[in-house]
Amino acid sequence: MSDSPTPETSSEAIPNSGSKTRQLLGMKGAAPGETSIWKIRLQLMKPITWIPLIWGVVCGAASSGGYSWTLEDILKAAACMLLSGPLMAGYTQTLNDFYDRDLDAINEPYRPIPSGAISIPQVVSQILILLAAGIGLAYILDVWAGHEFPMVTVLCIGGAFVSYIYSAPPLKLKKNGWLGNYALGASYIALPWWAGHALFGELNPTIVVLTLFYSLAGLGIAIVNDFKSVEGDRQLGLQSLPVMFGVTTAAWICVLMIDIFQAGVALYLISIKQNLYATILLLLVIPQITFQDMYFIRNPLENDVKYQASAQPFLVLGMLVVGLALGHAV
Ligand SMILES: C/C(=C\COP(=O)(O)OP(=O)(O)O)CCC[C@H](C)CCC[C@H](C)CCCC(C)C
Repeated sequence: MSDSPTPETSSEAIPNSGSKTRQLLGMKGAAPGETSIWKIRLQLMKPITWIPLIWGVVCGAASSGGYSWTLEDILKAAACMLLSGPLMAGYTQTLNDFYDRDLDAINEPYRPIPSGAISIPQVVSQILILLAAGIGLAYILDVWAGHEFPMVTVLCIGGAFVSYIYSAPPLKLKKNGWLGNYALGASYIALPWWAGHALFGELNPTIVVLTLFYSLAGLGIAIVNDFKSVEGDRQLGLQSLPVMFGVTTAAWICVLMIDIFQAGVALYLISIKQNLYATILLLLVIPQITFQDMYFIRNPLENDVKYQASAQPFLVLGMLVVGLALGHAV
């Protein structure tokens, strides 16, 4: 650990239990000073970010129409959740912190790598172990599901590749607000959805196109993440949307994407005669608009986390509604 505390760290010299929890989950505002290497490793894997990926698997299982509540299917689904959450999201988050260590030294110096809490070789070995475990488990799932074509393994390797080009030079997709956030939105919504669907059914072009369309709402969600680091991003030349368009315009782009593309998915559900599910999805957009108005649009810099915490449950519930509608339509 660094000898001279940063202003951020000195103001939190005595971590309370809330900031300790935030630290373990890999959230903004975490307490500094963790010494257990396993807790630091977990912090790098940002468990809070596993939730949407695990949820994507649930939605894919639902949309396949082939999931049943047998012990075998429950175990298969749980293994796929382990793959997409702890292993692959853990891999992508550790990799991201590895390549972002200079940026984080400006924006969030208390993070494990810039604070010196973990060494670079320890980080690299964590990345490689998580990746190898992820690919291994994906292959086991393919064998278990009796796949002739190893779809889950291909999705896992594809996801690992997107993670790499998202974070690492020379492409570093996250430097571009549109490309980076779409990669993020698609990887968080479409990829685990495809994995869950492929495990219990046949992945088809309709699911692929619809989830890629849905991922444009995910792009909006991903933009929310960019408001916490506007200054550092500007200094390092990262073209996030708040840097490109200014905070207010970027906030509007963000909420419009979230709302319009969910509404677009609802229209698709109507077109396949899943009217009840479409109505529920539209009803779930209303509280999101309310929280956008109450928190996010008024002060995106202050209220980004508060907005995500209040509105995201409705968005993710909407995803399950869509999965169930598609499974019902099979
Ligand atoms: C690292 C990611 C986001 C963090 O971005 P950023 O650096 O802007 O934010 P922080 O400042 O908070 O660090 C996520 C990147 C996601 C990536 C593009 C792809 C993820 C792939 C999946 C994990 C693969 C899942 C495959 C599975 C379902 C078979």
